[in-house]
Order: sequence, then C-alpha cells, then structure tokens
Amino acid sequence: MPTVLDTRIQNRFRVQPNHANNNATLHGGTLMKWLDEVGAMSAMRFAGETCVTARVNELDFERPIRIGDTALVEAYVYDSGRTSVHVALRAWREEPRSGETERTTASSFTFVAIDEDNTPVPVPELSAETEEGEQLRERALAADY
Ligand SMILES: CCCCCCCCCCCCCCCC(=O)SCCNC(=O)CCNC(=O)[C@H](O)C(C)(C)COP(=O)(O)OP(=O)(O)OC[C@H]1O[C@@H](n2cnc3c(N)ncnc32)[C@H](O)[C@@H]1OP(=O)(O)O
Repeated sequence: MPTVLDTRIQNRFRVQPNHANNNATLHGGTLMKWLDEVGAMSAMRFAGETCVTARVNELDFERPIRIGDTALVEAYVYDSGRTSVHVALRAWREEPRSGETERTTASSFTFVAIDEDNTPVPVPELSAETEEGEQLRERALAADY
C-alpha cells in the first residue's frame, strides 16, 4: 500500500525570459504545465500505472514568480477513488542564491489511472502511515494544499 510520503515529488525549474508574460513574471500557463507534469509523476508513482489529467481543481496564483527565480513545485497524493488519484500541488519562488522561499501557488489536480486501451483501471489504497503523511493529507483535505 503506497504511503503519502512515497508519492511526494519535488522538482525545480529555472525561470527564464522565454517563460515570461507581459509583466515580466512567470506565465501562469507555463506554471500550470509544470504543475501538471510533477502532479502526473506523483499520481503514477502511486498508481503504478499511466495516469491522465481529468480535472484541474481550484488553482490560486497567490504571488508572482520572477524571471531569474527558481520555481519549486511539490506534489503528493492525498486521496484516491476506485480509479482516480487526487494530487495536492504547491509552488514556491526560490531565490537561487540564498534558497529563501515564498509560497506562490496552490492547487489540486485529479488524475485517472488507465491501461493501454485508455480504460480506467483500479488504483491501490493510500496509507498515511506517518504523522507527517497524515498532516499533509489533512491539510489537502482541508483545501490548504
Ligand atoms: C507552454 C505554455 C502554454 C501554456 C498553455 C496552458 C497550459 C496549461 C496546462 C494545464 C495542464 C492540463 C493538463 C494537460 C495534461 C494532458 O495533456 S493529459 C491529456 C488530457 N487529458 C485527457 O485527454 C483525458 C481525457 N479524458 C478521458 O480520457 C476520460 O474522461 C478518463 C479521464 C480516462 C475517464 O474516463 P471515463 O470513461 O469518464 O471513466 P469513468 O469510469 O466514468 O470514471 C473513472 C474515474 O474518473 C473520474 N473522472 C472522470 N472524469 C472526471 C473529471 N472530469 N473530473 C474528475 N474526475 C473524473 C470518475 O469520477 C471516476 O473516478 P473513480 O470513482 O473511479 O475514482
């Protein structure tokens, strides 16, 4: 039975001028793409199957990420259904020299595990196991991803 912490994946992206919007900050669509990529990795680690994005739940752009910052994206599975996988997503801007971070974004995406014919397939049960896993799960269920 996979645990919440087994599914926790972080990735960093260097925010370059070609990622900018007209405000010279990171384009929200680019960030959504990065959230989707890291979220899918987390869902697949949990399911042991290919997963596709079925739904982008609420997505809050709380703070901008500047060009030259590092975008730190974290995903973990906090709930599952028969074939669906619910992934909490958060992003931070990270100052590359100091490592200082500020949370910028919170969301959750729903993925569905599928077979080679694109038919939904069952996923395992999720275990919190540790206190940290339980805290992450509770935070996401309370919608503070
Ligand atoms: C470069 C800069 C440019 C920027 C520009 C912006 C970029 C911004 C990027 C954003 C990122 C977007 C995301 C892209 C990432 C891909 O490109 S992935 C490809 C896009 N996704 C797809 O093509 C999936 C299309 N959908 C499907 O194939 C089918 O609906 C699915 C998901 C396989 C489900 O099949 P189904 O026949 O509906 O299955 P069904 O048995 O009814 O339901 C199965 C389960 O799915 C759940 N489910 C089905 N539909 C949904 C739904 N809509 N919501 C929630 N759950 C659902 C059901 O509740 C059920 O759950 P369980 O009870 O089993 O746990």
